[in-house]
Amino acid sequence: MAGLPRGHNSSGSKEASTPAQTSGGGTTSGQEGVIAGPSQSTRKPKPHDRYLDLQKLLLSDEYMHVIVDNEPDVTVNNPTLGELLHRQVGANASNLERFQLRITKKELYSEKDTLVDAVLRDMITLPIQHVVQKEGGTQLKLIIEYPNDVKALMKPMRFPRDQQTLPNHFYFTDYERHNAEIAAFHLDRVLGFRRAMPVAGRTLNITTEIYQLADENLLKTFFVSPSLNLCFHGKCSYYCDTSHAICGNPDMLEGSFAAFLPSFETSNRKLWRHPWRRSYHKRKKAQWETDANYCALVRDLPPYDEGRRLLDLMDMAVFDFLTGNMDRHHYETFKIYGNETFPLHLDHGRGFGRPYHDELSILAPVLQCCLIRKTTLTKLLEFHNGPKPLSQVLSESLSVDPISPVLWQPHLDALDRRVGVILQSIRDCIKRNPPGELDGSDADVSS
Ligand SMILES: Nc1ncnc2c1ncn2[C@@H]1O[C@H](COP(=O)(O)OP(=O)(O)OP(=O)(O)O)[C@@H](O)[C@H]1O
Ligand SMILES: [Mn+2]
Repeated sequence: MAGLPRGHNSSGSKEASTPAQTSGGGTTSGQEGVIAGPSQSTRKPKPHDRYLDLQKLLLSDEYMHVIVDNEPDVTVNNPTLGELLHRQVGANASNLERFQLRITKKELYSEKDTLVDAVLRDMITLPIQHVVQKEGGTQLKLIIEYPNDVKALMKPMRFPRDQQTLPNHFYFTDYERHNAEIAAFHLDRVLGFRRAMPVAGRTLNITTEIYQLADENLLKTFFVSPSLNLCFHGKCSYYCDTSHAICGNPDMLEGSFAAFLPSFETSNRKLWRHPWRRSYHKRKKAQWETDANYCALVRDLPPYDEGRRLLDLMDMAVFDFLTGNMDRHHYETFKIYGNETFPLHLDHGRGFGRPYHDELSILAPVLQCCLIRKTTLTKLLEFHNGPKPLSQVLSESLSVDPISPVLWQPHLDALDRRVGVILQSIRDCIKRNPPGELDGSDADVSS
């Protein structure tokens, strides 16, 4: 395809020989002609499509079955964790504890929040007291402990920003990228979801801020590499061995630091299997990949048969499609809030790996259900039509992070292109789902 920097040879990459972009024939939008994405196949700039048709539909209720007005009202029935658990904020409470107690049934923090910046600042500036490896999970993560019971979940940098997903890696063998965690938090916030915990970047001294503070088990995995850098690999089921060690460069190591979820008893989380989960098998397909009516099944199943949850999955699909994250196997909610609560946006380390490829299958929930929340569509149209494109809003948000630039430019460019792809998909599905036909089967039964 013309106009695309294929095989772009990155600078400063430790692994510059990566044959990125050489597989799969170099198509950009993955699926053959399913979506006539924004002009990538021609050099002539197309006039900007403002999606006036979609803008018009936002004002009518003709397509209420596709564009659903379901923005949770945060002013009613929206208790905080603090209220439900009868926990007061102590005078010496940390910013993180205050943040945790202010989490509500409908969002992690409010639109008018005043604590996120303080929580980010603490993770970046507080002295580290203790480092333990987080148990479970497939790849290495560290629990970073600061004074006053403040904790963060750290994912260490594995490779440079411009290294792309290896062409022969599956979504489930891809490494995690620390910068993807940071970018995903900012993206979740600028999209107005507020379902991702705050994540900041920080550069640590591997000797004084990890090795010297490490718990015994982690300590056992430290070694000095042939080029005399201090390294460790921890213990986990993927990439925790000598050949995949994490090393200082020469003594510094970047990581992402996610504010810890609350761990008060009774603020437990419920783990849900994602209905559009992939097979996690190199040869098998999941049911949704072969069953054209899969969404109809999901729609009948609690908790997707009523309330907000199905629309939350649509938001999640939009969010994951924008980042290119194919690894959404489960999601979590706070148990105490029951079903009418938001799903947490967690675990984004596998996003931002393929800037020249748009993985349409991530949008399957939206495409198969032909469904999107009105506020989400409005946001996407805003970014598409300006004044500021998503790439610009996100990069301004990211620019304050200590490890800025957080994203390689092609990933920012990809976001604007993907916003267009989503809008085009909605337009297409609207054409296929005129009013009055969706409930056809039910109507037949009752008449
Ligand atoms: N900010 C956080 N605070 C506390 N716990 C967290 C946080 N983020 C994630 N976790 C918990 O840690 C687990 C592992 O995190 P995450 O999914 O990001 O890592 P992973 O290596 O991708 O794990 P897995 O291989 O299980 O997908 C999550 O299932 C979640 O329950
Ligand atoms: Mn994961």
